[in-house]
Amino acid sequence: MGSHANGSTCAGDGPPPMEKRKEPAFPLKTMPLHANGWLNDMKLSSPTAVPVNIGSNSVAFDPIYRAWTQKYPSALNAFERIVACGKGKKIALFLDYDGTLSPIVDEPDNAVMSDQMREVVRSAALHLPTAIISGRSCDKVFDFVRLTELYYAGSHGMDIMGPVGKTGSVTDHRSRGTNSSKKQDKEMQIFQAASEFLPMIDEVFGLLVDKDWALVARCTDDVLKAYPRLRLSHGRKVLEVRPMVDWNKGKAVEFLLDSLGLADSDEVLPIYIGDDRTDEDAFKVLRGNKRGLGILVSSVPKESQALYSLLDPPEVMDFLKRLVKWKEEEEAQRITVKQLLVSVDDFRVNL
Ligand SMILES: O=P(O)(O)OC[C@H]1O[C@H](O[C@H]2O[C@H](CO)[C@@H](O)[C@H](O)[C@H]2O)[C@H](O)[C@@H](O)[C@@H]1O
Repeated sequence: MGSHANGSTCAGDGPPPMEKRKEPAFPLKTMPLHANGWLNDMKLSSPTAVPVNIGSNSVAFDPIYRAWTQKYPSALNAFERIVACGKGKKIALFLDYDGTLSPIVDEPDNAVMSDQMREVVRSAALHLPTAIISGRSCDKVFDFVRLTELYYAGSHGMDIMGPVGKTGSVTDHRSRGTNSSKKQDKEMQIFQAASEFLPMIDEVFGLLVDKDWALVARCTDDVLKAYPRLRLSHGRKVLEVRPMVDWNKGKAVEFLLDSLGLADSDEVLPIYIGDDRTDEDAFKVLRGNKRGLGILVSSVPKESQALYSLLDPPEVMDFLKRLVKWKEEEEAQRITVKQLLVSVDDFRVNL
């Protein structure tokens, strides 16, 4: 990737290292897998548990947050630097859903995306290959987003679907099942990395679903003892039972880049925007070999493999709007140059 006048490279290096700072608010270590560990971890991960509980606008002026943005510069402030990295390349866009495209709310079923955000994502998808990579199931995330122009990787990338007939497709290179489904009268192609686990996960869900939350937290471990091929993971107020397969959001990004013919880092700049610890796998993949850029959405300082930051979903929307505008201007320029070349050729023919 090319380098800049200030010496920093496009992907992988980021700004110069800062002095070692205090322990981050959300340490990236794994908590012990027993009920108290999860509960403590989930409390810590809750947005209401930030050390200074201030509104998102004032967070940007908080000295600790500002010091943190020296290490993870705002993607809005660094916009020109970011698009300079994508000059002459195709930008591929990967977006997390909860906390990135929709605000974090108490009730997961209420995490709707605003119409404005939907329109911006749609415009982005018209110009750039765009995928949503979520911890939710593909169906759930599709119900919120309702755009057939995109690729979706649900269940942390284990369930991938995309529009049939787009350039490139979610073809299964690993002899696992692909099939198709109808979404809003459009055929979508599907790839599921761990489909064999679906009946097992349904069974465990059935054993846990009728219990109350505290009881679920206490007995999930017990239930899972009988299922050594399943493991427990946890996010913000969420316990998830996952198959033990070597698959995560990072692998899903690699899979999509390969499947869509976007794996050549000389020609493609992947940008991933996400807020959660599960997004770190994707940031890491992009940071490796200086392949692309991760943007962490966070209103509290935390350590990350991302290179840039955005405060909250409204800032994500501003960033996407600017990206779309930049792309439209770039395409318009390309058309003008092409027209100019055509007229020069006409002129030559007429001579
Ligand atoms: O990968 P994501 O798209 O970020 O999904 C991660 C989890 O998101 C949801 O939970 C989170 O958002 C909820 C709504 O704002 C919030 O109530 C919850 O506390 C958060 O953890 C979703 O419910 C999970 O299944 C996803 O894994």
